[in-house]
Amino acid sequence: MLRAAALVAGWMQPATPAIDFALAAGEIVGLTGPNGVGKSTLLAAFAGRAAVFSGSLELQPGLRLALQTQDVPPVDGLPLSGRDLLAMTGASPAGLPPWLADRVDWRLDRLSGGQRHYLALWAVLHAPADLVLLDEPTNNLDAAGVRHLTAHLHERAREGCGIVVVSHDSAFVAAACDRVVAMEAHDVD
Ligand SMILES: Nc1ncnc2c1ncn2[C@@H]1O[C@H](COP(=O)(O)OP(=O)(O)OP(=O)(O)O)[C@@H](O)[C@H]1O
Repeated sequence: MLRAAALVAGWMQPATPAIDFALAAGEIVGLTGPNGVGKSTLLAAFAGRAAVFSGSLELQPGLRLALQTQDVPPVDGLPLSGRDLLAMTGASPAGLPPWLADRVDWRLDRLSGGQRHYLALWAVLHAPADLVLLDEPTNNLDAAGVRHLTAHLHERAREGCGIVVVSHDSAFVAAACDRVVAMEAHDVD
């Protein structure tokens, strides 16, 4: 569903090394590498939000894509519940872990950071998308959250969803991903 060849992506200037990358439906691929190597930029390029400087990027025509970024949704002061957030992406609350299912009607700004993060993640993961891009999804999650997320990634992949996960959490990557692409530090000048 996605194929990149010698792809260099960036913003005002190139911000990644040249990457070869391919993803098939039903696959979960981990993307690892040091801080600043360009992992988030690569996801942004896949989502059409960052520029392609050289190489090629092909996405299956009509592909529905959902991207989770490291930014927190701007919910402070808004009368929005978890259920409202999920409704925005068409994600069902069915299957939420018990520690969140109980709180799905609470205002988002009354939840803990980890609870809010998991709901935002759920909203992306269970959106009607063929390709899901996740950026550091285990940040803020406890061990139960990581286990629940891992199980649900596998479930979404079994449904045919392709998933790319950027993560520094090597135990999570080993448990969740079918294979790993390591990005290495580069000289963009
Ligand atoms: N929105 C943006 N606009 C301009 N430059 C950006 C933007 N996002 C990232 N960059 C730059 O792109 C380069 C790569 O950053 P990126 O966030 O892609 O790295 P990363 O590998 O995901 O890092 P980390 O592991 O720290 O999250 C950095 O030099 C960064 O300053």
